[in-house]
Formats: sequence, C-alpha cells, structure tokens
Amino acid sequence: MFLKSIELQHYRNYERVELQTDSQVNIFIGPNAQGKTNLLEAIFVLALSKSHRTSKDKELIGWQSDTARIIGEAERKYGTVKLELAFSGQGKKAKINGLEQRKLSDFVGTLNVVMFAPEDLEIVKGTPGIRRRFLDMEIGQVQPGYLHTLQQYAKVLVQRNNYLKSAYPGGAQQAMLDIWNAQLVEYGVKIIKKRQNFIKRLQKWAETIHAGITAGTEQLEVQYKPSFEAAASEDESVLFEQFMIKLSQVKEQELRRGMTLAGPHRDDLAFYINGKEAQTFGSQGQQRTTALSLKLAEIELIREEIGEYPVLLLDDVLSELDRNRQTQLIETFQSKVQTFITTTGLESVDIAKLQDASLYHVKEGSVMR
Ligand SMILES: Nc1ncnc2c1ncn2[C@@H]1O[C@H](COP(=O)(O)OP(=O)(O)OP(=O)(O)O)[C@@H](O)[C@H]1O
Repeated sequence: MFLKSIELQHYRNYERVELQTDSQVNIFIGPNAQGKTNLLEAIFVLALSKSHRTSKDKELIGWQSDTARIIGEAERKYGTVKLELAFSGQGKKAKINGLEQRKLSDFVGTLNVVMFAPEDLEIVKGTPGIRRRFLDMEIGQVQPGYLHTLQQYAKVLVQRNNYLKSAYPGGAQQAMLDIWNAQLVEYGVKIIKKRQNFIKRLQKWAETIHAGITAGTEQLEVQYKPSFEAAASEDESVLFEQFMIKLSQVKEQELRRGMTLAGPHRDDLAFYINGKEAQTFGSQGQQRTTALSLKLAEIELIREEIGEYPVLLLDDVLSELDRNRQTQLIETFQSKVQTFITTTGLESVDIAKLQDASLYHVKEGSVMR
C-alpha cells in the first residue's frame, strides 16, 4: 500500500498544503512546533478517522476556520483510491472516490497505517491499562468484531460492579451473582481467547524483528499475564471453568470491595529481553526498541490479514535510536513499507542507508520538497 499524495485544508496549522508523496521514504524535517507531527497525524486520521493524540476532532480544525479537510490518494493492490475526510462543527464526513460513506466503518481501513510515536514507550514503561489499550487497539484493527465483544464485556462489568456494591453489606443473592457471572465469563472468555491468539502471533514477529534491529544481541519475549491462570487450550470450556473457579475464590473480597477482581479488564502483558523483564531492568533504549518491535510486528500482522503492507509513520523516533539500531530498522523495512519520518535534524539519521527518499522542509505550516 502506498500513499501517493496528501492535501490538507485548514488542518491544524496548515491553511493549505498539497504534497506528492511518491517516494518510498518521506522525511519531514524542521525545528520544533512547525507542523511535522501534524502532517503524520493527518495521514493517521485519514486511515482511522480519528487522531492518535486527541479524541476531540474539533482540535484538528485550524483556529481561523470552521472546517478542515484531508484528501489523499492511496494505491492499493486493486487500484488507486481517493479518500476525503472533512471535519466541521456538525461532525465528520467521509468520501471514497467522491462517494459519501454512510458508515464511517466503511471508510476506516481503506488506508492502513502503523504509527510509532515517543509516547509509545509507555507500552513498556507505563501502567497495565496502557498495555491493555495497546492490545485492544491492535486486535481491533485486524479483527473488527473484537471491539464489539469488548463493549459487551464492559457493559456487563459495570452492571456486575453495581450489583456487588448494592449487595454489600446485606450479602448477595447467589442466584443474581450466577446470572452476572455467566455473562461476564461468556464475553470474558472470548476476549481472553482472542488475546492469547493475538499475543502468540505478535510474539513470533516481534521476536524476529527485535533480533533484527539489535543484530541478534537481544531476544524479546512477550508474555500474556491474565488475571487468573488461563490455560492456552483450544477448548473454551476449560477457560470457562477456570474463570468461574477464580470468581468463586474472590467472591468475599469482591463483595467487600464492591468491584470485579478477575477478568480481562485486569489482564497485563510483560516483555522480557534476554530473560529479564524490560519494564524493570531494560535501559531506556532497550525499552524504546521493545515498543518499536511491537509496533513493527503489527505491520506484519496487518499484512497477514489484508495481504498488503500498511504505511509506517515514525514520529521523532530515529534520533532516539543509536546508529546500528537505526540502520537495521531502515534496512528491514524500506524496500517493502512506505515510511514517513519526522525529525528535527539529519545529523542522527544515516542518510547513506536511505534509498528512494524525499526530504520535505517544514516551517510554520508550509512544506517545501
Ligand atoms: N487547531 C490548530 N490550529 C492552528 N494551529 C495549531 C492547531 N493545533 C496545533 N497547532 C499548532 O501546531 C504547531 C505544532 O505542530 P506539531 O505538533 O506538528 O509540531 P512539530 O513540528 O512536530 O514539533 P516537535 O518537533 O516539537 O514535535 C504548534 O505551533 C501549534 O500551536
């Protein structure tokens, strides 16, 4: 997949800009706060219809305007597609080849991207909630049905928590608890199963990619840490039983605290480099490389799913990697994945290793190739 051009109208600090992005590697260079990230963000928004930085679409509209527009041409295996996304006070409108899409979900996924930004370091360093969000977003991108199951689980969880709170201190009726448990376990098992499968596939690619970036010096292992001992069995009834047993074990505690203490909403992930946990023992560079390997593994998972490589967006990350890691990264992907990179300077980038690259200077909302 290839993004051939992008046009922005009243998008953040861009009044109007039109770029031909026909190179395999496209580098946006400029000082801080000029609009480099805004450009990558616009490409991300064109793919997913929402920003990675904000949930408020209004922030994407230029301060002097009340409508913003992103237009792009994507080359897919089956032909060229024109994508258009407009934001206004009334919401957003999406068009594919000039035809307005009634459902945004029909638009999302026409262009596929993987973004790696400095804040992704939190996947390794941050709280379990951040890792669950990473997991859910990644699985959701390749299996749309997953997000629906998550929503159903979240709904049951709220209702079950309300019941646990109201039952205290009078004690809960077992019959009522049984009803909530059955629903929680039904959706919970589906989520755990999907997460187990996804992590298995993610592990395979992340390990290979991480070994590549570190020239074989580091072995990365991704481990699923469910909130109870969940068997990696093909048979869902085993998981079902284990979840039920766990709920009966924590019942008194749940009633005391008025909340559900077991289930996928308390899952976590752990990363090991050469057998040592990366969150605790990894250096900043190792943690960053781990997060990067996970994101790059997603590239391969998307390709497995849709038969084409997505576009890669690297926001301000090259300077954070040492030369060797940078070179390995570029050599691994530049021939097969179209990449957009932002940087404040080229000193840290090994230009000699780049093939078919274009440089764009970004200054105060204007771009010069
Ligand atoms: N809705 C908006 N309308 C106009 N300008 C905006 C809007 N939102 C953000 N900006 C401006 O965009 C600029 C930030 O751009 P961006 O985040 O792309 O910077 P950058 O070039 O990536 O910088 P850095 O190297 O620091 O990451 C800021 O000057 C900010 O004031």
